[in-house]
Amino acid sequence: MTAPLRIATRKSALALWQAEHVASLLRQAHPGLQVELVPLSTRGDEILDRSLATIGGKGLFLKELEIAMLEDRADIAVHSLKDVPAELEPGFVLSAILPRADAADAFISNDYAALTDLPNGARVGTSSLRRQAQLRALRPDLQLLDLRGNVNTRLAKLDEGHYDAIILACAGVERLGLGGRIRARLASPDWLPAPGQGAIAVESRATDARINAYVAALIDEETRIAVEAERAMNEKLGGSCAVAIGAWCVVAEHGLTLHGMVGNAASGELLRAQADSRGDTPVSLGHEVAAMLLAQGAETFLTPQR
Ligand SMILES: NCc1[nH]cc(CCC(=O)O)c1CC(=O)O
Repeated sequence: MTAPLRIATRKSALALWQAEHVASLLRQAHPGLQVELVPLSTRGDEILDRSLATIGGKGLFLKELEIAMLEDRADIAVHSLKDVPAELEPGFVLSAILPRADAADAFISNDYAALTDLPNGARVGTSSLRRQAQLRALRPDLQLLDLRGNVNTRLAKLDEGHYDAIILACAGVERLGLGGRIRARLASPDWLPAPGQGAIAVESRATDARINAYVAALIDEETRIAVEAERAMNEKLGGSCAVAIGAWCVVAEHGLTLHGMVGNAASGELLRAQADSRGDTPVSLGHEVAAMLLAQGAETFLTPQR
């Protein structure tokens, strides 16, 4: 019998759901393969009193999982792709990107059906600079308040009355079976998600051919192409959670369309660009949209905003 395939995961409900999802897909694809979870705590989970933008440090949610793989306590790690920095630690690869769920953001409120229904000065919770910039652009009157923690924690804080509305990713809310709480979708091209939002990524050691062959069964080529374009744009712009960057790539039969946005969370200024691929690679498309944003003066928005 072969050794079980061990999946390193964070311990939040969403992370566990995603790791279980990957485990069940692996068992389906490889009957007889034993798959088990290795739940771990990461720095990003432990520091809850500061916004991610101020803690800084890319890969806040990855490091402990990567150490587990280096120490052979785990074979793969499962991540939300949008939490994966543009550049991985040496020796690691994204061995599979799964089919994408709804990449839109969700407007969630107990009292209001949509962003446009919020009264003047309403309190909206989000610590994401990308979400703050887009909220400010649409509704300069809103009071934007920090909100961190896992999805369930954020919903509980809304329910306690600290906010009139909060913004979350549709994908995470739906995976937890809480899709009924979504009052409206904030969707492209008007509102852009984070690069890679809605996609689950499997990370593994680059040299682990046996494991990577198992994981290859989970690859979704269309999602891989889309997120490669979004992540290439983000990387060219030096993106991190300390700047407001949105990206959304549509894959159609005739080619790709990449929408990009860079914003200022304090002023609500947004720069937008969009380009189609004409048979060129997703990476060059990402670089092209990044260059268009830089040509509009994106540089001034790309020094850390916190
Ligand atoms: N930064 C936390 C995070 N990372 C991934 C998701 C949602 C799931 C996804 O995008 O795949 C969330 C929660 C949120 O932004 O609401």
